Amino acid sequence: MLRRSSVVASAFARNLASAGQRRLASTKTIREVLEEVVPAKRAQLQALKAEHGQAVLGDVKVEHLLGGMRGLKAMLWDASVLDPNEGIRFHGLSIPDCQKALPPAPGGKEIIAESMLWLLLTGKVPTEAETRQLSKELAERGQLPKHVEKLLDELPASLHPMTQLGMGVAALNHDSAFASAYERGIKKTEYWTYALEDSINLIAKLPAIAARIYRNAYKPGTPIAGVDKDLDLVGNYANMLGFGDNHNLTEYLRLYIALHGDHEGGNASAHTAHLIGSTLADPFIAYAGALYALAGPLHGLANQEVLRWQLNMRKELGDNLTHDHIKEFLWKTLKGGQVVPGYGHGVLRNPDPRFTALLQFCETRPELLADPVIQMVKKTSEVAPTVLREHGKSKNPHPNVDAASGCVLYHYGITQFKYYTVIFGVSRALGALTQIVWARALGLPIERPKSLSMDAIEKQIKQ
Ligand SMILES: CC(=O)SCCNC(=O)CCNC(=O)[C@H](O)C(C)(C)COP(=O)(O)OP(=O)(O)OC[C@H]1O[C@@H](n2cnc3c(N)ncnc32)[C@H](O)[C@@H]1OP(=O)(O)O
Ligand SMILES: O=C([O-])CC(=O)C(=O)O
Repeated sequence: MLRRSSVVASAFARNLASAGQRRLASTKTIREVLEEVVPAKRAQLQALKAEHGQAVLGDVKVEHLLGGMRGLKAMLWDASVLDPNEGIRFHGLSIPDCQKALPPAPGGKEIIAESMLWLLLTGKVPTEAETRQLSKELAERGQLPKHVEKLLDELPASLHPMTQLGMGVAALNHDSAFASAYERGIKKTEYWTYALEDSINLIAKLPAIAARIYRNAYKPGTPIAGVDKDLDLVGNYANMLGFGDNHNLTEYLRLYIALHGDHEGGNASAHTAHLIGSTLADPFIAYAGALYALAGPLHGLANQEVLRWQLNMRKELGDNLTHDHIKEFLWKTLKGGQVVPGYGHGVLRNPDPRFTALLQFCETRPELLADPVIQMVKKTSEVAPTVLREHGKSKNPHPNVDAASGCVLYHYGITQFKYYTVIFGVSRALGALTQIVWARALGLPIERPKSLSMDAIEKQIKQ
């Protein structure tokens, strides 16, 4: 039997080799590449069903029902797999692999949303030409319909930005290609092409929705930049937010959005999108639902909570924090019955490699290293694992991605931390919509697990 690391390594080698062959020439559209890969994946699924449908992958224990299904293998998700120790891999590629292989923006170094989306959707590393062409397509579709602009402009600026984001995204379903094709009556085998059309439109329009929410709430009455057809998705997002002239922030946003794109299937936001999509609700409302799962403080909203918590620490203890000060503050949080935001994870059992990648970004920029908030975040990550271990509850005492993500935004002037999860929401569309397209391409059924009452569980155990 092959060892897992060699399987992953050979997947990486295959992916890079095929990228190398294609890199020379390919200028295919993402649709054309998907049309090539869909038949093979359908055949793989049919073979799995026919030949191994009855194979056992694990037991269902009472603790799975009582413990949020932690560890239960119950979903098909092709684009990424989360190893508890190594962290996330996208089609076999680790974060450092992606940083080496995926084309950045012109003049940039970081992974961009387009190259990550291409990898997630097709399983292939795109050429630079393919990436640019996808950027162009997204920019061409980036303009918001007037009714969505009006809806967002009329919402109270005090409404949480995530509530606004979900509403704006849901309202895009006014023009859903999937919903109107379904109403017209199309073959099941064609569903995925309409799901793809909606998904590309949604990803293209997310920066304009997200930036409008920011501008309405925090810079009201100032004009928002239009979509620039020569920029990548996140370049446009930074521009519309009003930070386009800050290259370092734009690069950080590119990395942030690429890294938060997908985290296998069972996380609350991706799973919500998958569940709603399985009813054949269109991708817009499926993703709106996902955003509201992301808006919970145990999931995406933790990045807002981390900064709020770290700034409270700073307010209480000042700038010259020692490890002992931080330790004391951690114990105060834990003894107050609260969780330490940015620490622990449902699957990971080591430091999150996304956290590591974001800190590495800081290490290449002296202005970030000198920032007291970033220093505090770094110092906290050096102390918190010991305290959490001593506390003895969390299965994972290490930092997750949310521990680091907000402090760089804060440094570069996005100081309104209630907004941070919106940026996560722009990103998570890459993975969640990829799965909606693939679920329709593979003809996956409506999701409907069996539930049991406590009485029924006891009865079954007695039998
Ligand atoms: C992008 C993301 O979504 S990453 C996660 C972002 N969320 C956070 O950072 C919030 C803080 N972390 C947490 O609340 C948790 O670690 C979660 C929600 C991420 C994972 O939850 P679980 O898988 O249930 O964690 P685990 O099995 O380790 O929990 C066991 C116990 O430790 C506690 N625990 C877990 N993490 C922490 C923490 N950071 N601080 C304090 N206690 C914790 C749990 O609340 C639970 O307590 P209980 O037995 O009283 O219910
Ligand atoms: O995997 C999870 O459960 C949470 C997480 O880190 C993510 O969704 O990015």
